[in-house]
Amino acid sequence: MASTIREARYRVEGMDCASCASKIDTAVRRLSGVEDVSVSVSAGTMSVKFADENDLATSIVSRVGKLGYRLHPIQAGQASERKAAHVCSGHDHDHNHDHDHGDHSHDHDHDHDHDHGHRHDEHAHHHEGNASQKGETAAAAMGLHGHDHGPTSGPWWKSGKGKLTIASGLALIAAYAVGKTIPATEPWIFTLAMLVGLLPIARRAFVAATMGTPFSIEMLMTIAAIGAVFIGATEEAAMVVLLFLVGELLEGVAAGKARASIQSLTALVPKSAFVERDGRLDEVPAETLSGGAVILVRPGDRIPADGVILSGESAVDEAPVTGESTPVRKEVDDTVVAGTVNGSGALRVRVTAAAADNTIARIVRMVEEAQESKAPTERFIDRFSRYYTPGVVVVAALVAVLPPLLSGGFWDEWIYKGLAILLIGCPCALVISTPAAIAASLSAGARRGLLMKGGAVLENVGKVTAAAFDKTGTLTEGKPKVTDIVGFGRSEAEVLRLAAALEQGSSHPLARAILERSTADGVAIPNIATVNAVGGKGLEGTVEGIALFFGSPKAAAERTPLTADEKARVAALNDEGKTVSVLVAGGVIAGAIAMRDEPRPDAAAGVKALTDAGLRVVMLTGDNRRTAEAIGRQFGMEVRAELLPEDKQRIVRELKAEGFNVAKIGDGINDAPALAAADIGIAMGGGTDVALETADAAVLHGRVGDVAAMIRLSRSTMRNIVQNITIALGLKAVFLVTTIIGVTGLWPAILADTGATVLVTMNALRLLRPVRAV
Ligand SMILES: Nc1ncnc2c1ncn2[C@@H]1O[C@H](COP(=O)(O)OP(=O)(O)OP(=O)(O)O)[C@@H](O)[C@H]1O
Ligand SMILES: [Zn+2]
Repeated sequence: MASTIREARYRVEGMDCASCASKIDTAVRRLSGVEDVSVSVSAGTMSVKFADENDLATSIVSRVGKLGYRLHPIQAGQASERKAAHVCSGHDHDHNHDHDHGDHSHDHDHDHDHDHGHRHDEHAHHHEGNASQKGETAAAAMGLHGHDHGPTSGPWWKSGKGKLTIASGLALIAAYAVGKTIPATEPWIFTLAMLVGLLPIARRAFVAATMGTPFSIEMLMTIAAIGAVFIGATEEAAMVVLLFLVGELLEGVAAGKARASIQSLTALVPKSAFVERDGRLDEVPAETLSGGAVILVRPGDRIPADGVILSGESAVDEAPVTGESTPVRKEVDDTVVAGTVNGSGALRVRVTAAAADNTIARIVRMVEEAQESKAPTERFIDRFSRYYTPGVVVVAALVAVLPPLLSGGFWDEWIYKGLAILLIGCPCALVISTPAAIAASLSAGARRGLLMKGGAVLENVGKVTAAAFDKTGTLTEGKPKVTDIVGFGRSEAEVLRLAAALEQGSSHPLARAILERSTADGVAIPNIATVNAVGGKGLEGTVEGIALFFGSPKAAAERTPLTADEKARVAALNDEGKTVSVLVAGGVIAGAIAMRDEPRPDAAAGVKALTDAGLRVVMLTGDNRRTAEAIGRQFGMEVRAELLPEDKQRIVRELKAEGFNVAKIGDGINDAPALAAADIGIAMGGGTDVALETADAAVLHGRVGDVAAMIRLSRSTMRNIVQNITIALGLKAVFLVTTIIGVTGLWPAILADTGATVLVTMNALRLLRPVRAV
């Protein structure tokens, strides 16, 4: 019987160790009716697809609860709001309470924020680039959210694991005190101390075993500790249990750090805003703002919402959100983004997005979802670690049994070595090696507006060998301006008037240029009877009884040939890098309009960075060949011009067939087929409102150089992952050998596991440093 499949997302409380994720994954996957599970340690979230029947959702929550983790559902579209509340609460998970908490601390936060804004202003005069950005980030983390480390860790000593570790530590100290003064008590007093920490671990081990993970690290710990007691190493057994608990705590802190990095973006949005209501100013919590509200942003304040400026002008420091260090001048009708810092002018802003949907919230949500979609390397490691642990258990058993049986070794000595090897079987460092690097790199990228939909994309971006760029709106600003109006058969004014009539309904960038110019010239635009877009060529229609065509010179010439003089005139304009559209009226060439679209400021440098990195770089454009070549020359790139959308797709396919790994960079509007055909489709936006849904990745802030920055980020992430895997496996190999030859014992083995996990996490966190501009 078929039933509907639904998908739910949860925030998982208490999931710190990477091996936790696979335990949860296995346990949930085994429930009948569950179709798919993906758990991300780095985001602390889980998505489940399951058949909507028999209270399956409740069973999922209770099953994971038995493993020792709490699930909190995340409602779609509400993820970041919920999370922000969580971040504030630290150890308390009552949502209502969280909101209260926010309100009470609201004044304090605001002051802090205000003062921070000024501080930053001063900073900006002395430092530039990364320095100021780092200042922002650190200050935001310390100032606004310094009191927490994400939802699950809280202050460590208040968490369940923290309390258990302290209790177990105190028990061990007490055991030393008693045991060393009254030696006769030693064997059992250390066993008692060990049990304080071991009992909860053993419980978790058995629950995990009944849910499909027999060789959890808890199980290995339990066997090793009990085994050690049997061979009389009670003191060491107690020590090992304590070290294991300390290691888990450290892992939790490290995991929290990666999580906090992306969540600290949310912290950039101030808590309160000044709203205009009936001519009065009211201070309200920023999260209650909705679209349409009018807010006042004082000089030096952080902007509390995405919006459009109604009045005032100012230089806005967008570094915290875009990574761009030079403040951007903003005036009426310009858009502002929540979390950026207003300069010296007061601004009245109309809010365009509710808190849960502002740019930052959307970025955070995207990064979190991206973390759940695993990279190929990560999947491989997951599969590998499933064999790794049982493999080590077999080796441990052989080491414990074979030497005494075959060559008459001492049982105690070899059992001890076998137990130590069991502890090497924890795959934590290995399992965390990839997701930690990917999480750090996704959030470092997001802070610069480089968004990638998941680990697989992040991994593949670095393998790109050819980059195909759209011209309009990608290499150029996408805001063409009319430069020349030429009358061939009709007057210039008449050419503009008729062209504008056709363009009224069009959303093409060229249409905007023409309408802008006709408004500026005060042209009275006639009504149109009919108009049709001729894909990639222009527009045709009837105005005042005259049949008109307005579009590319080539398409115009198909209707009515141009004279040699007319052709020469158009070509001359093209050679200046201008796009020319020709007007045909009543079957006669009437005139032409030339428009110029400025290249993006960093286009030449951005293309050069890609060429230097060894990529083949091509421009794909629907524009005229001469125009395209005039622009392409400035950037030193290969040009393919006069293409229809399907030609762009065909060229992408051809490049792939030649063996290139192709990235297609475009605005995603009329080149969607080409974006889809490429190995990696990258959407490029001039603002922050890029359609994130259409492509594999996005470059939000309209910098061509960011494509190279993204590729570099991906490559350094892959290098980081290789280092991590080497550290993880290398340390294990070393301790395997030192254990067998008897140089190290039980507790160095557990220390090595924790040490490797911490090293790997620290190494991955290096990727959090701001992404450099190209
Ligand atoms: N609405 C229009 N008004 C005037 N000319 C047009 C219009 N639409 C298309 N054209 C003509 O057709 C040509 C190709 O248009 P097309 O939309 O395929 O390319 P584009 O989007 O301008 O450039 P790119 O392919 O680089 O994004 C333009 O250069 C222009 O001459
Ligand atoms: Zn571990």
